[in-house]
Amino acid sequence: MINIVLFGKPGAGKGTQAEFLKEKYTLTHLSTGDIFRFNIKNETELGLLAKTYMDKGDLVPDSVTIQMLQSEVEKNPESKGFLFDGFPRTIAQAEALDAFLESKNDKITATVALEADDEILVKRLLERGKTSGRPDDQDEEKIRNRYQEYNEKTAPLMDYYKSQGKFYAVNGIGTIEEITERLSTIIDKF
Ligand SMILES: Nc1ncnc2c1ncn2[C@@H]1O[C@H](COP(=O)(O)OP(=O)(O)O)[C@@H](O)[C@H]1O
Repeated sequence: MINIVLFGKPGAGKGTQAEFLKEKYTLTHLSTGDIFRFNIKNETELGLLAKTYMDKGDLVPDSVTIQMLQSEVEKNPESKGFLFDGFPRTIAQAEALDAFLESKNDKITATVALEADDEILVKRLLERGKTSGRPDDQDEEKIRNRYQEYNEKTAPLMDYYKSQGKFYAVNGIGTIEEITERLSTIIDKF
């Protein structure tokens, strides 16, 4: 079983790469952003709650996110491994994930980060906002707020995984295929 955390700033290309990696390595792709958006679309209680945070570019509270993620893992007992995309985003989430996987005699194999410059990413998100319909992609203020959330709450995870010897990074600028190749070079080691 391999469990990969795909790590990177908003707009770094996690979702795009996840689509290729899940096929290549037969992993169950769990994107917390996608799961929240699915719940918003279906107007579930979880969706209505998450929306109030997401629309501002704030993180959804840990308690809500952790519980949701665990129930998604539980829904896939036959999985050969997970590709976590957009989770964990805080130290509390990372600790909860480690404890949860350990309770299943499992663990994170590696964390792979897509690296890219903020200014390039803000431009990408504004472009995406023109077609994605995502309210959090359409307003530069909200996008900047997501970067602030990332810098304050998510960036510290790099040290968390480095101290476990599980952190790898690749250049996130290039063609989709080039970047898939860079990520594969790391994942193939396991
Ligand atoms: N692990 C998480 N913890 C808290 N909030 C989250 C998490 N994952 C997603 N969200 C919420 O969903 C929004 C969109 O997430 P995502 O689709 O991964 O987008 P991006 O990485 O492009 O910002 C985030 O800005 C946040 O509000």
